[in-house]
Amino acid sequence: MKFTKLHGLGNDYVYVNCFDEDLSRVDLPELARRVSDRNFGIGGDGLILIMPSERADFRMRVFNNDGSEAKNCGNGLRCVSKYVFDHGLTEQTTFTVETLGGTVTPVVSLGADGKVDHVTIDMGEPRFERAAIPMTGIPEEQVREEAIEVGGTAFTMTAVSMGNPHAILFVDEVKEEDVRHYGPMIEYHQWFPERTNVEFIQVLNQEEILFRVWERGSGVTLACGTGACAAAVAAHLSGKTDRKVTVHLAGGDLFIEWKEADNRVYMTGPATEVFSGKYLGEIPFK
Ligand SMILES: N[C@H](CCC[C@H](N)C(=O)O)C(=O)O
Repeated sequence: MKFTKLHGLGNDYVYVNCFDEDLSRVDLPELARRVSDRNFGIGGDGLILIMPSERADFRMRVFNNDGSEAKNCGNGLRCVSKYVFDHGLTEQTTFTVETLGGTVTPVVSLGADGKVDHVTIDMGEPRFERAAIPMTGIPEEQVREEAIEVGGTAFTMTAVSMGNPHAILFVDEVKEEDVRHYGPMIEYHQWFPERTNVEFIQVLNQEEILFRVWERGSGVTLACGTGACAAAVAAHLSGKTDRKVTVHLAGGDLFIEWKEADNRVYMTGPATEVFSGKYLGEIPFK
């Protein structure tokens, strides 16, 4: 099976171009687990499929490294956008990509080499109701700066959906050990029936956020695009930041704007192609 490795600020996935590879009979969650393994497989935070779509120019399917399928992936969308342009699947610098969380409209920007250097994506409108996250409790209720206690420690949390769930925790100081210790406790917290991504954010000033993430289904990653969007929205709602912020992730910076005019969140950042190859491991079939 042919694949390409791309990453968005170090959030790296194994990409398969399903215009070339027929994976219709493949056990995709098991394939994701196998190719994501950094010792016995190719290595990555998961598997992303680039597919034809009946309602958009392309379709993206995202599988975390535990095999669970996600509804959206911001870093993945930037890398899909780079792949389809650089590999000639489109000559347009803007197009549409269908995801389980909705259809988005990337705009690619080219470098001196004529290849995609960075991408701006309209990631759509954030959702806050418990039913949309999803969270247990009163369906139309929102969760803003509420206490959540895990492991004997209480955090202040705002819940945001960007098509996928995010528990945004406001902390005075972001600590890697806290991400690893409390991240899985919140990912599997009883309030989140479909689990959740967990973001630890330290507001530096009106225009900058320090950000670390424990991703649902992948654990600690160097970056999370949907998480950065959710964090920017939660921070603005708290009155701590402007609508335009730079989010400092472990793998680099994303520029997020939550526009007042259309209530939509715009994410701008890089996408990098690392290598391509042929996976020789056994393909698991359904
Ligand atoms: N772990 C996420 C999917 C990947 C999102 C992240 N890598 C991004 O860039 O948005 C979830 O299960 O919702």
